[in-house]
Amino acid sequence: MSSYNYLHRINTGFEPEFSGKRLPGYPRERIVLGTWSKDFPMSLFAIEIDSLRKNYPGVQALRNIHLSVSKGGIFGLLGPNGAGKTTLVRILLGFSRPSSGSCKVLGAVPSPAVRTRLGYLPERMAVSPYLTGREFLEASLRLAFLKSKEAQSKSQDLLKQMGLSDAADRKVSTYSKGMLQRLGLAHALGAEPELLLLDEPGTGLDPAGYKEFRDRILEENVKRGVTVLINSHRLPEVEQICTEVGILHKGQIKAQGKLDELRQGKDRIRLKFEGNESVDSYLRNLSLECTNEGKDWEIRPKPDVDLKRLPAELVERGAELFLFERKSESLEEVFLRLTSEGSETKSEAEGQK
Ligand SMILES: Nc1ncnc2c1ncn2[C@@H]1O[C@H](COP(=O)(O)OP(=O)(O)OP(=O)(O)O)[C@@H](O)[C@H]1O
Repeated sequence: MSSYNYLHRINTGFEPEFSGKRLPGYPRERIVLGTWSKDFPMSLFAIEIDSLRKNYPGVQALRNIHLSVSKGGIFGLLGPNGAGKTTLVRILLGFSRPSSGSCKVLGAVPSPAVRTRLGYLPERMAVSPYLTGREFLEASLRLAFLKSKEAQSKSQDLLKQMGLSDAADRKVSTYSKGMLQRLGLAHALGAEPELLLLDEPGTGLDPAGYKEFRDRILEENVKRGVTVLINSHRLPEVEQICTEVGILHKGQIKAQGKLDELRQGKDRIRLKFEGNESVDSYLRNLSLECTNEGKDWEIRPKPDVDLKRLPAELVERGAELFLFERKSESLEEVFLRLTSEGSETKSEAEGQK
């Protein structure tokens, strides 16, 4: 296997045949992931951000951000209101410039040319209410340089995939929030993007609608290898779909990594034992947090504690141990821990303006 193929596989999980790489005999195949082309330099990351800052008058919206999103991944950018998520997405789209630092999207500095390779679903779709869903989609596909016939058949397909065929010829002003969101996704997927940026995609969708939406995103990710960045403060949404998350708080990335790694960052241990005072004080001394009710204990051990040796050490000190269980934090616990300390409300943040 060539090193390109090998890299491709470990980054995306796809064989190159599925990658959309322009292969001889398949001239119409889109370039979906990295290629050796000199136009789009090969990078392992869809998004690379280094020392990025964004200041508005009186507000430091982003403070020294370092962030990388692997190609072919589904990345959740989490943060409370006012954390800087929208500011970051606007910079990725090239709508706003960083005050300092660097940002690369699909290997290049954000620009209108790069934007043609992205799909963007804003939190609130701005569609002229006088257009029908079909007219809106066809117009947006024409803007993405599709010929009229192609735009017609493509929008027909997308409307069908999004369950909007019956409403295709109704004015957008009559659409429900969920329908607008599905129309927005059709629009974002229209130009077969390499990177999808989704801003609060669950807004307005009921649980069944969100499940359909999520399945559609997963399909794009698995079948076409599209990298997805979901910008959200709804943790369950992110937990169900994302492979990696970054937690943004007050313009700073507080943590970034695979969900399992983040959850294991602060392990808790549940124990049940019959002990004595020496065991109790030993356990308290090695814990950052410790609660107990009779024989049941829950502790957060100090980082240097050797958890593999701990059960034996307790038994050596005279404990009769019935239960020793590692308990990972939920994403919600991780999020609250990282964003609660010194947090401020959006109105306070806005007060800085
Ligand atoms: N154009 C602007 N001018 C001045 N300040 C701004 C501007 N846009 C955003 N801000 C400020 O920058 C900070 C980050 O805002 P941003 O909208 O990026 O946060 P967010 O995480 O997307 O919030 P939400 O989840 O509420 O949409 C806030 O304090 C906000 O008031």
